[in-house]
Amino acid sequence: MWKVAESPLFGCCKETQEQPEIPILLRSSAMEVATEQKKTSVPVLPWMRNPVDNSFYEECPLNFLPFLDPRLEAALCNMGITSLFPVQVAVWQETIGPGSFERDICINSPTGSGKTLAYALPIVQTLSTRAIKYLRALVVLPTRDLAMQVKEVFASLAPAVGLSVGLAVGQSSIADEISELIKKPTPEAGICFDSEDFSFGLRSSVDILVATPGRLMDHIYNTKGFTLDHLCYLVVDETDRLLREAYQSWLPTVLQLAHTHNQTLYPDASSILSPTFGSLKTIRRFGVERGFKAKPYPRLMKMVLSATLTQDPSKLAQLDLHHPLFLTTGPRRYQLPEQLKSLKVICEPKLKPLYLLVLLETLQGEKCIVFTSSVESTHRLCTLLNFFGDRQIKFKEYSRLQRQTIRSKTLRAFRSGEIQVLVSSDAMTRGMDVEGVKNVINYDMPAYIKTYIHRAGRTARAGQTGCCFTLLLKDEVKRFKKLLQKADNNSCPVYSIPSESIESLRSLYTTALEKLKESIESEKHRKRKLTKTRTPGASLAGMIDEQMKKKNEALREKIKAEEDMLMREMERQQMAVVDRRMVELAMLES
Ligand SMILES: Nc1ncnc2c1ncn2[C@@H]1O[C@H](COP(=O)(O)OP(=O)(O)OP(=O)(O)O)[C@@H](O)[C@H]1O
Repeated sequence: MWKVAESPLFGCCKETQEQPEIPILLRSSAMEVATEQKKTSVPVLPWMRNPVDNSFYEECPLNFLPFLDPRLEAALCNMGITSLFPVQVAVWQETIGPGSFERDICINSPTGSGKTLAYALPIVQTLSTRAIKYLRALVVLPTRDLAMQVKEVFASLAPAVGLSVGLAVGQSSIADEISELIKKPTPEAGICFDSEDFSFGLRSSVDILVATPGRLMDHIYNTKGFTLDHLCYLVVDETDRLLREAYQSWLPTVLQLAHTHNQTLYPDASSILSPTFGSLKTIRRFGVERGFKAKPYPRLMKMVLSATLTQDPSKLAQLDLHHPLFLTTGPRRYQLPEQLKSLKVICEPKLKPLYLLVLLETLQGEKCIVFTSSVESTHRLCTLLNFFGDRQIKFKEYSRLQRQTIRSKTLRAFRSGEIQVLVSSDAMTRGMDVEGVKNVINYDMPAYIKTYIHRAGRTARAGQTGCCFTLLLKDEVKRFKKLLQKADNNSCPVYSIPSESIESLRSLYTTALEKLKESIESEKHRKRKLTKTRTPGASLAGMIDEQMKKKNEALREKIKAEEDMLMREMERQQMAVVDRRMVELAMLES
């Protein structure tokens, strides 16, 4: 049941007490229980000790959701969404509801719980009232496929309220991407353009940008007119993965660029900036945030998310979070989807591929992802499976070894059901959302619980049921049990594979192994030949790379010098204000 309630979790926060009365959607259960349960875990940072538990929220039908723009309600209905999931309601409350985007939000919520819409919907709703088009929201994701998937979610919502969404992932050429992201000025009578300043009049064509860090940095450093000056929202999805890999220091760069240019605060200072990042300068409102003295308001609002959010203070510090609010689901640090069933298959050594094959046949062509421990074993396993002749199940490899175009094609075929089994390495599948994946198979046991969670999370999404099978050798069983206990999962029954089925495949297996050996040999041979013929080209690519690096380095230095200048100017102006006040005070006193 929905009811209007006051959240005890905010009882102690001054700024919330000052909020106007807005209905808060809470489940009728006592919220204190959540806080009590949380005390059993020992989060590292103080703000992680009292999280808001999403599981105390209930799904909310769209027509009960306060302040939802009717145009977005219609767009959601077109997407087949009629109610919001608990994590989405919780985030809505903290952004559009009484929370009013006042705190940065950290979300640790299980795979498939709907985190994408949890941030996409409030951002689109808030930006729907914007008057001028600027790049105001940036969503960063670790892989291209994931970024493309998230862009689709934004693209289903944003046009309904007149917003545009861009993608910067390196899927198309940089020139094509630039023409999508930056609008050139249309010459108007009486307006002269300075031919020296190429960025004059260039404007963002998009309000929201979904990007991977690498391509984002390319645009920051090289694209005229690309600016983060107006950025209001930064989403770091799959945070733990993105923080683990520094990707050319993308995070400090983004934070710095989004913070430094603030025209309204210090209008004169901006005039000293040359148009390195284009001609657009920040126009942010200024005020003093309630309860947080001397903080510009609104600041750059951040949302960070993962199903396995890091608790490492040094990593979280990189995000420079402002008064963060921690949203979790349930009392445990690691949580598997409720409808997920974990099963183990005990295999005889050297016969694992046969166990896999029989298991896949038992699953009768249901959509399935098979995970291996590396890109090489993904390739070998997939090649081997295809040497077992026509088995009526179509397997395809999906790994970083392949070109993006091939990967995207495979993913499309998997989504459409043209292929039933994707053999994949870990790196590629975090966050991937493919409808109808009924099973996940760990061909190689994952080494970490986080890996298990992300792999298993490709099934049992959005409240659906799903199974995660793990193929184990006898000496791995104990280790696996310990691993699952980290997610409080003590129930992982054995799934038996009849030994007759294994025996019936033995002769085919011998032939398939021989073919695999031959195929790997010929691949090695081909690669050696290619390396020889490509050497001149490769060195040319190396030279271009080197030149790009130098160019980026020079630009970075230029930016740094400009920022230093800006800081000095800001300090000078602050001192001037203080001096003026002192004089005024002195005059008053006299
Ligand atoms: N309110 C909703 N009603 C119905 N389906 C929804 C709703 N919200 C999201 N979904 C669907 O749930 C699925 C999972 O959503 P999403 O990909 O956002 O999960 P996630 O929490 O980001 O998972 P992961 O941690 O694996 O990235 C998607 O197919 C999405 O379309």
